[in-house]
Amino acid sequence: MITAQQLYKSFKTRTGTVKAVDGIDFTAEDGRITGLLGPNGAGKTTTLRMLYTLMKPDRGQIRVDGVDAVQDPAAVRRALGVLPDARGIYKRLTARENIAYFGELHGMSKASIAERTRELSARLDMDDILDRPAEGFSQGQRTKTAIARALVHDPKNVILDEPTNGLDVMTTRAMRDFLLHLRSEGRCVILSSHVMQEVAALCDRIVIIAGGRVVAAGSPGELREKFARDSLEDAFVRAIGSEEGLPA
Ligand SMILES: Nc1ncnc2c1ncn2[C@@H]1O[C@H](COP(=O)(O)OP(=O)(O)OP(=O)(O)O)[C@@H](O)[C@H]1O
Repeated sequence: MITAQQLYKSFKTRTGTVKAVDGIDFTAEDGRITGLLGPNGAGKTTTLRMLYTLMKPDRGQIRVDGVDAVQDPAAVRRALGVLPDARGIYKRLTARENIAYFGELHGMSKASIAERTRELSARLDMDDILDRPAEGFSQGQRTKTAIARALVHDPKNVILDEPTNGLDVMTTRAMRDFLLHLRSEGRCVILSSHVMQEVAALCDRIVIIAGGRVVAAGSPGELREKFARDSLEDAFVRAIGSEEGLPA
């Protein structure tokens, strides 16, 4: 389980201070997919970066399975699988080597790395690319490799920044099935997206973020009710006050 309490993060830029995250609270439960939904620049990536200990919040608290992310970032990282916004796979290594490298960093034995790679490759349908160097991989192939690598140590909590960004329809569907599978294993899954349909199709709980704040949160059904409209699309537009994030 992941909880964020009163998170704040600002950046100083040449033209002034940007309040990227301005008091965000939410809880992501185990066995649930929680979606952070918001337009470009809403503060999703900054929030996720704080959750996975890449950045320290200016204020506020993050707990992963009860462990404070600022006080014990190493323990938190062990409990997390992360698909960062920059996928960052090593091009000179094959997909299998990319996965194994992370497994070794987590102190796994060769045998358990091999076994876990076999499982994840079957789930992600990537047997055909496992032994190819990542140089030249398509976006979908890079994403699959990065996800397999993130999950090699079997983390209880999974954080994915825009997991279906740039994927075609078939690969997006396969990715959704994969995320539902992670949920069925009882993991806590958090993903970000700026596409309303994406989170509506997948998430048990949606946290709508705009301007660094949570403007609404609930299940897709609760959000529809809250905004007393028929579609989640309308609820989203009302919550963020614009039509960003909807297909043209
Ligand atoms: N390192 C940084 N330095 C300065 N400003 C930053 C930095 N990181 C983020 N920001 C600013 O903080 C705000 C929130 O950015 P963030 O990347 O968290 O948004 P996002 O919701 O993930 O957007 P997108 O959907 O476009 O990825 C933006 O105004 C962004 O320009």
